[in-house]
Amino acid sequence: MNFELERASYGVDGTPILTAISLAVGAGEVVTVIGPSGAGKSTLLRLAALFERPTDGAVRCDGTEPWSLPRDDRLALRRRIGVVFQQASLFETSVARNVDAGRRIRRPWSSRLRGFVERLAARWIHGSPTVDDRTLEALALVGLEDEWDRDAASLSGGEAQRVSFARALAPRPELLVLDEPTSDLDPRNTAILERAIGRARDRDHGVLLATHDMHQAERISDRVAVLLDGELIEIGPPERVFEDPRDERTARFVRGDLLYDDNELLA
Ligand SMILES: Nc1ncnc2c1ncn2[C@@H]1O[C@H](COP(=O)(O)OP(=O)(O)OP(=O)(O)O)[C@@H](O)[C@H]1O
Repeated sequence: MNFELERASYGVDGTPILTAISLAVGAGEVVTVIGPSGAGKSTLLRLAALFERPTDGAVRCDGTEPWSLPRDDRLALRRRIGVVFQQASLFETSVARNVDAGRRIRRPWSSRLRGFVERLAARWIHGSPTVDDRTLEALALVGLEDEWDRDAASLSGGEAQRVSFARALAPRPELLVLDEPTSDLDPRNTAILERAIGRARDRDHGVLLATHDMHQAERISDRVAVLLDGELIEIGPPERVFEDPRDERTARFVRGDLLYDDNELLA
């Protein structure tokens, strides 16, 4: 999917949160949004996930404007986008059923019913739960294929987040929207998720990710977008943005000496 925000703005009760954001994410591309706390990163990702409608400007998915479509067509487009938040919120069931859930909601009722009957029959024949290949494939990407039968409640926080990622990826979404997916994780789980993001990119998923971790942005991005006070002030390859930024505010943010006083940038 070619995803695009075109001069998209968003505000609440007349207060602007995002102003005229233009940003595209192509298939097989990782675009990372960085910026100080409160800059508007999560809001931007909510526009990309089609959770919110821009108050001005446009969102386009392969040239189509989702917000001009009837609701059902927009939901169909929405199903082509996978989302992972900072905190995993898994269902109280097995790891495999959690990952399946991501795929089930994308299927019509007739197919869900057929799947249910097939699972029941397989369980009757084998006497134990079974798992299908696509679920295992998604779990293998995050190194959890051997844990498919575990109760999700027994997972560590890092493992749970890896399952969330597998759940988002299993339906093979064309765009993955990841809001600080590793900010609560230790280095090992972070590395596993970063590798999985790289593999998703290699399989032509587009990825839009928000992070506070500039080293992460440097490691995994094809392009980095810098958001400040709701405005996209710079976008480019990580080498350029981090080593030779065009905007002085980016340089200060990257150096770590951006300060705010009553939400105003100190000169
Ligand atoms: N629904 C809302 N109503 C009012 N203000 C909001 C709403 N959503 C976000 N904001 C405000 O918009 C600004 C941007 O919020 P957002 O969560 O997008 O920032 P962020 O860059 O993701 O921050 P952080 O890095 O701390 O997660 C903040 O000042 C926030 O308080």
